[in-house]
Amino acid sequence: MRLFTALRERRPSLAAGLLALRSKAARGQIRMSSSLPVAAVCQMTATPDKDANFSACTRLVEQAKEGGASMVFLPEGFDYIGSNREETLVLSETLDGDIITRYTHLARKLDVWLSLGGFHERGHDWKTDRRIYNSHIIINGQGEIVSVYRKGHLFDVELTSKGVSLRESAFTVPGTRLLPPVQTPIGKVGLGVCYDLRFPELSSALQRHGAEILTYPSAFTVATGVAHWEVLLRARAIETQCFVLAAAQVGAHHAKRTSYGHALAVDPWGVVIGDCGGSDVGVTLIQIDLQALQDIRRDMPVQQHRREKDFYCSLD
Ligand SMILES: O=C(O)CNC(=O)[C@H](CS)NC(=O)CCC(=O)C(=O)O
Repeated sequence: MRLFTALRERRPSLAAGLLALRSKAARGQIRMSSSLPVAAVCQMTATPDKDANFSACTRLVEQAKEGGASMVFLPEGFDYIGSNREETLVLSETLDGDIITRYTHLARKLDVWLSLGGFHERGHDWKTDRRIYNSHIIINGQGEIVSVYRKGHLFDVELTSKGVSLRESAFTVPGTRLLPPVQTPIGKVGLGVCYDLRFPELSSALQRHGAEILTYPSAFTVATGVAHWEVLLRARAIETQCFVLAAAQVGAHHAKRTSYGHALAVDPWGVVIGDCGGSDVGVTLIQIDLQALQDIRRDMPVQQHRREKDFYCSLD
């Protein structure tokens, strides 16, 4: 397991905080603020083994907490990645099942907030339709579930020439609504999941409703990740002037599926301030500077320049 130490400074107030560097900061070699909240963006390789996945995630969360994180982000499929449709359905649970209960205890024990992206949640009509939701759950430091967003855009994609063929709608039902951003110790967090990243209408709506941090827990394919991942995340950050945090799956889950990795943190100027790389399990720790976000929004007020009502619709 690695603690990634990407520290890129656009300016001191936006410095990505890395715990390994705290001693250097203490010696005055780097400027770091001790008052800014720390977020941890994780990268893992889930398999169909739920117990093994929970152990791996527990280690990441513990490591993040030791590093000072007040909120930890786990990727889509943190519970498991099934090797076929049937296995994916059989392994699914409800929100009050064993897996989420274990995470509520972990959050309470460590007094840390959790973003659990891409939980395979048995739907309301499971008994009749055997379908699940792809749910992004926020748990607070007391171990309470405070929000459950259900992925709105399903990944039904056939890129035969690139070896990508996934039909999420074969086992998943889409969510029906966006949720208001959640006030957390690191700021107001807007919820998406993976493929939702490709739809700027979603990020724009969350921003308009107060989001300061956008989150896209993901399990991107290698082919689409190489081509699109970083560009999309940075674009969403620049357009909305939000931090964008994207925990990710990396490596081989089973014989037929591999994920791109590069769990990323982007600041509201579009600078990558944390990157877990393309091969290892680990966590990147970053500081969330909301004053810097406010400064960017004040100096370049793009949201006030939007012409939702009179311009974009003028072609309709
Ligand atoms: O299947 C599971 O168990 C968990 N769900 C996923 O991994 C989902 C649906 S198949 N993956 C994506 O959305 C990839 C998107 C992507 O790669 C892109 O937008 O390019």
